[in-house]
This record gives sequence, structure tokens and C-alpha cells, in this order.
Amino acid sequence: MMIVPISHELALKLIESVGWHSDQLTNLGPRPIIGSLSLGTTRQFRLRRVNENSSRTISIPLPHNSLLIMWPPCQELWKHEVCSQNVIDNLHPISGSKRINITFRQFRDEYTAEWTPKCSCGIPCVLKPVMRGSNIGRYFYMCYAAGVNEGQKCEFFEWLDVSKRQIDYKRKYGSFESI
Ligand SMILES: O=C(O)CCC(=O)C(=O)O
Ligand SMILES: [Fe+2]
Repeated sequence: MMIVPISHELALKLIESVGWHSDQLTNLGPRPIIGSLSLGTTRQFRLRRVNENSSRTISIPLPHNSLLIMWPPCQELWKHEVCSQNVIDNLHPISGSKRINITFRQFRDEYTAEWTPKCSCGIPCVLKPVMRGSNIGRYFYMCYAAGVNEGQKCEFFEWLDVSKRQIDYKRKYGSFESI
């Protein structure tokens, strides 16, 4: 059983489709667990590896009342999408062609905006995993623009020290809820 504290985010959305992405780690922290409850019409949830050029994908149908859990390191190693679909032959008796998605995410206390460094452009950085080489498994902060728009970025770089972040948080606020 997993108890979800009320500080955690519940996002309720009408999701027809969402393109290839990994969920941003910046406010979740490394290795998040993300739950996605589907209601209404069935959609295909597709996964592909971040670093593979091949078009190989895994497809998982998300029928009414199903709970998909993205365990770590899903966000680090995989991208996901929810495909739009021809709904003529896939109507739910109540919602028809509509799908409602409730996403459960834990926004960890020590990864709020307060703890996110700002890059040389003056905007909060994004948190990224190292995907190859000797530092694989570590995380670093980089310019937000570099993450979304290669070429228009500053060169800001800062390692995340997970243990130090937890210690700093405890020192400042005295308690630690998100372990
Ligand atoms: O609709 C879903 O099941 C997943 C939605 C999603 O990937 C997201 O909100 O980041
Ligand atoms: Fe997502």
C-alpha cells in the first residue's frame, strides 16, 4: 500500500493525446514514482527508450479504471506518449470518446523552486540525469533553454548532490517528509 500525503500533486486532465516526453524531474527530484489513473475511453500509452534511435515502441492500452504506475527509472530512461485514436469503435458507455486522466506526482519538498538554482540567464534550471559515461546515475542542473531549445542556452552547469540537498533541507526546516 502506498499512502499519498496531501502535499502531493493530483492533476486531473481531459487528455485526448500527449506527445513524446519524459516528465520533468526539476520539482519531482530523481527517480520519481508517477501514477496515472485512466477513466473513460481507452487510449494507447506508448513508451520508447530516450537514447535509442530505433522506432521500437511498447504499447500499453489504458482502459477505463486502470492505474498505470511509472516506476523509476522510467522518466530517466524512457519517453512516453498517449496517442490520439480513432474513437468510433472505442466508445465508453458513459464518457463516449472522452478520456479523463488523474496523474499522481510527489513534488518533493527539497526540490521546490526555492531549491532550484538559477542559470546565468536568471531563470530556474532544469534537472537532468546523466545518460552515459562515467557519471551515469548522477543528476545535474542546466539552463532551461538548453533543455527545450538547443542552441539558445547559457553554459550553466551544476551537479545535484542528493544527500547534501536532504541535509540542507533538514537543517533549514527541521523535518523531512518526502522520504
Ligand atoms: O495521460 C496519461 O496517462 C499520461 C499523461 C502524461 O504523460 C503527463 O501528464 O505527463
Ligand atoms: Fe508524462
